Amino acid sequence: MTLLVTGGRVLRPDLTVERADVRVDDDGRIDAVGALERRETDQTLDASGGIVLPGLVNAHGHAAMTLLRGYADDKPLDAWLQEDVWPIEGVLTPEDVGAGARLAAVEMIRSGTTAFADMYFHVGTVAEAVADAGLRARLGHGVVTVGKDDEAARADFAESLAVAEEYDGAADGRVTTAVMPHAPHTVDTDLLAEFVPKAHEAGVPLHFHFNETAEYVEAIDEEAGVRPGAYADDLGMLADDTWVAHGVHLDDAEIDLLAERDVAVVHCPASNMKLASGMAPVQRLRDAGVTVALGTDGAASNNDLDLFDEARDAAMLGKLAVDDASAVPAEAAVEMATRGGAEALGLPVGRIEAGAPADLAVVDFDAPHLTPEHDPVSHLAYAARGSDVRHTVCDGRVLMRDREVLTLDADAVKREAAERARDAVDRAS
Ligand SMILES: N[C@@H](CCSC[C@H]1O[C@@H](n2cnc3c(=O)[nH]cnc32)[C@H](O)[C@@H]1O)C(=O)O
Ligand SMILES: [Zn+2]
Repeated sequence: MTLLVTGGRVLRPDLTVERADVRVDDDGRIDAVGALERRETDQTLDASGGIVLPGLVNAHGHAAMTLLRGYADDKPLDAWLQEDVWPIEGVLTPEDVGAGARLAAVEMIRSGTTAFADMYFHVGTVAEAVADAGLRARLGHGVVTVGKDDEAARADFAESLAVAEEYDGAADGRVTTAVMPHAPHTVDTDLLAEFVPKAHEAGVPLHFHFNETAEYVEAIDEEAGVRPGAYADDLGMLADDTWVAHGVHLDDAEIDLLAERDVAVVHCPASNMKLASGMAPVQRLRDAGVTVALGTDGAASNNDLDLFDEARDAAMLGKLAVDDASAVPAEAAVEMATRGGAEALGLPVGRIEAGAPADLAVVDFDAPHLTPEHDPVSHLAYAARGSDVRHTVCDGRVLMRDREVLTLDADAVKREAAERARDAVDRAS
C-alpha cells in the first residue's frame, strides 16, 4: 500500500527540520521526501503541526519483562536478579513471554519506537508478537550458564545459536537475530570459545551485557586476571557486528578497543540510575568514534519503554557524569535514539531519506510542554514524551493512527498481560 505523510515537518539525516511530505511506496520504502506533487496514494497520514522522525530504535531490552514492571524495585543488579527476577522468570511459560512482549509492543508503538533488540527466552513467542505488532526487531535467546551442569549449559548456548538461525528473516524479514550470551562472566569460557566462532560462521552477530557494574568487571578480573575488554576480545566477541549493552565501567583502553573493533554500545541511563550501576562515559565514547545507541533495558529496571525518556536521561546523565553541561547535547541524544540504534543493530533504518524503509514516528508538537518552539531538536531531546507521538509507521505500514494502535488490541493485550503477571507471581511464591 502506498502512503503519504502530509503537512508536517521532517527531521532530516543532518538533524535539520524542514517542511516536507514523505511518500512511501508499495514495497514499504520511502520513495520521496520534500514538497511533493499531489499524487494518489492508498493512505494518508496527517502530520500537520507535527514532526516526522525516523522511528526510534530501542537497542537493548527484555520486552517480556513488562510483566515484572514494579515487581521488585530499589535493589542493586545482582540481588535484584538473583532474589527476585530469576526466580519468577523460572516460572514464565512461552505464552506469558508472548503476552509480555505484546504489551511491550503496544507500549513501544505508542511511544514511537519501531525497532528493538531483545534478549530473552521462549523467543518464538516474542517473534510472533513482533510479527503481529508489525514492528522490526533483532531477537536472541539469552544464555546464562552459571549454576547449570555441563550438559544444560551447552544446551542453553546451542539453543541460542539454533534460535538465531531459525528466526532470522521471520515476520517478512522484519525479524533478524543475534546470539546473546548474557554477559562475559555469566557464561562459561569454554562455551564462549566454542560457540562464538560458530556464531561468526553462521553470520550471526553477538550481543551481551558488558561492564554494566563494577562487580561485572571484578568478576572477570578474578576469573581471568584481565579487563573484560581484553577477555572478550581474546574470545572473538568484539566483532564489527557485535553490539554491547551498558558499557558503564570502561577504562581508556577498552574505549579505544571498542572504537577499533567497531563495536557499538547501548547506553541504558534509566536502568543504570535505578540499579545504581554507575554513569557510562557517553561523551568519551562518542569522542572516540564509538557508535552509541539507547536502550530502555527491561521494564522492570526502568520502569517504562519510552525512548524519549531515555534520550532525556542520556543527555542529563551524560553531563552529570563529566561535570560538563555541554556534554551529550540534544543533537547527540536524538541521534543515539535514531541512527545510533539503527547502526548498532545493523538495520537500514534511522534516517528519513528515499530508499530507506519507511519506519516513522509523527510527534504532535501542539502541546503546552512543547510551546514555544525555539529549537525542535531541543524539544525532541528534552521536552517531548512518548505520549506526544500521534502516528507510528513501520516498514510502510501504519501501526498507530491518531494514537490508536491498529495492529494489536491494546485493551486485550493489557488485560492478558496483567492476568498472566498476577498468575506468575502466585506460582513463583
Ligand atoms: N537463558 C537464561 C535467560 C537469559 S535472558 C536475559 C536475562 O537478562 C536479565 N536482565 C534484565 N536486565 C538486566 C540487566 O540490566 N543486567 C543483566 N541482566 C539483566 C533478564 O532478567 C533475563 O533473565 C536463563 O536460563 O536464565
Ligand atoms: Zn539488560
